[in-house]
Amino acid sequence: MTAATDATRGGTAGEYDVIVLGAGPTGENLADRTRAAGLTTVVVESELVGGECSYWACMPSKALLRPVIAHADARRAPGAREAVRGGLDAPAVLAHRDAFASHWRDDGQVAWLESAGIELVRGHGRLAGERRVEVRGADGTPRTLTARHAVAVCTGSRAALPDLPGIDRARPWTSREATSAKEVPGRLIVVGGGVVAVEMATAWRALGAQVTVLVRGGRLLERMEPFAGELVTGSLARGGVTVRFGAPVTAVRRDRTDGPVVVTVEGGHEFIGDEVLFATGRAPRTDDLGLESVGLTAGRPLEVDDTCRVTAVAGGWLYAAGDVNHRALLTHMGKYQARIAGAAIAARAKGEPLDTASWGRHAATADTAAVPQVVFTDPEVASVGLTAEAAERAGHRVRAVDHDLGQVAGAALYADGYQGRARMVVDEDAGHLLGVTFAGPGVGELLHSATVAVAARVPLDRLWHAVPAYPTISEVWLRLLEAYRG
Ligand SMILES: Cc1cc2nc3c(=O)[nH]c(=O)nc-3n(C[C@H](O)[C@H](O)[C@H](O)COP(=O)(O)OP(=O)(O)OC[C@H]3O[C@@H](n4cnc5c(N)ncnc54)[C@H](O)[C@@H]3O)c2cc1C
Ligand SMILES: NC(=O)c1ccc[n+]([C@@H]2O[C@H](COP(=O)([O-])OP(=O)(O)OC[C@H]3O[C@@H](n4cnc5c(N)ncnc54)[C@H](O)[C@@H]3O)[C@@H](O)[C@H]2O)c1
Repeated sequence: MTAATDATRGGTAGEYDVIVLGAGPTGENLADRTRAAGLTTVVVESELVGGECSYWACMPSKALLRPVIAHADARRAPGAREAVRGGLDAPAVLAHRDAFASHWRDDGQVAWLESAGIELVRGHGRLAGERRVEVRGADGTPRTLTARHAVAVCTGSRAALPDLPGIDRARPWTSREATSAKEVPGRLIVVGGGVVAVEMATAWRALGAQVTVLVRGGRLLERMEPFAGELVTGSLARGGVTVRFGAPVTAVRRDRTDGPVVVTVEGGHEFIGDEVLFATGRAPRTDDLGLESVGLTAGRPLEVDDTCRVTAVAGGWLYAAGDVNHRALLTHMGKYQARIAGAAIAARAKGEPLDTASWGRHAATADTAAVPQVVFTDPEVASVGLTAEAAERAGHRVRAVDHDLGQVAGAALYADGYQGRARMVVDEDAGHLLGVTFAGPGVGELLHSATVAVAARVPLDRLWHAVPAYPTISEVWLRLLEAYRG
């Protein structure tokens, strides 16, 4: 038996301390926190427990990419290179991906909810006035749940498609198809220059597709340090991917259901593919959530304070965490907000004082001040905090210090002909770091050192005493600090 379906098990029929809408990583973690604090908690989920991350985002995409990177790394290590014959075994990679997506079954996560004492109601949930949620199950039966203390909206986001002529009939891929496709397309066109675009171009090219990336702007990964996008562009091109900049898409069509897709860009040039992936950002899943019943507008992100409480709703009972509040669209940041919001809900329910100062127990702070992200391309890009440009725009007096990662002994050992770069952005007045970016093979695992330095605002004079082990890629820290001190 699972914990699912019976909405009457919270004591009084359908009444709980906390109702969580959406069982993605954010909803699961928020429910875990409120349940651990002794509050009866129910989670409502319309699809699979685990959310986008488990089945159509982080997990399947990284399962596709890990063999790509391992293969590339082996080919950069003399001795191992000679033992690597041919390209990837695409069916084996896809099978590995299927396993990491749990074959799109959520039994494991349902069992975890049950073990944590969290109830699950399957169905689509909508707000129905203050502290009330109506759930319509797959059989159409409606139920009403009420919350004594809080309703937390953790409904995530979906792919945002541009409003282009022909797009509905062209059957475009979104991130869902790009992470779950069962076959490698012959020709894949990718629209967008962000994280989904570069990761999926990397994966499907290595699996054998001919890939063309159409970028409307002038660079890839435009929110990161410019060298990150430049290194990824160079590597995609060397791997056989065509990247076109200044190519905004104006129309898309598929004349025959089983025929190719034709993508037109500004100026009239046409690109022909078997599939087209639109990797053009995310929209919050707030369009069918009953927001009107509490005076909010459907389709917009839910604005929250630092305890993740929705600011525009009176009474302080409505919270929103994760992608749906649009503060930081990353699983680890949704989970961080969930821990903060869960603690705030529990403290308020018990009448305990809250610590809502920046970096306090009940204030989400890192999701704006120290957001770490790894882009799992080849080379990897790992960044935390502000870029030099963003720091200057925010009014800081900054100095950017760069180092060629290929000059670090550990990097040269890691890969023959290692190419990469690192930058730290120093707040010249405060004497600590505002941001760090690494781009190069294997840098993803370096990132947490930078996250600690940025979030803890470690003074540079003290960072000097954090000695990196020889010969690791982490010695780039020493080189950056030497360059800064002169
Ligand atoms: C291709 C791709 C790769 C990514 N890779 C990474 C990565 O490597 N690392 C990383 O940190 N982030 C990554 N992300 C981002 C990450 O997936 C999201 O930040 C994360 O899933 C957000 O979690 P969430 O719980 O807020 O929302 P979601 O994971 O979207 O979960 C929301 C849940 O709510 C449910 N729901 C929605 N509406 C309702 C309703 N009305 N009633 C009931 N249930 C509802 C949904 O079915 C879903 O299960 C990636 C995203 C994409 C698209
Ligand atoms: N490894 C990771 O951490 C990871 C991986 C994938 C996704 N994610 C998260 O998922 C989110 C969504 O990723 P994404 O790549 O879809 O969004 P994004 O915001 O990173 O990139 C969107 C891209 O599409 C372009 N674009 C937008 N509208 C367009 C249009 N009409 N025509 C042409 N181009 C257009 C933008 O200029 C940009 O290059 C990201 O914010 C990211 O945080 C994280």
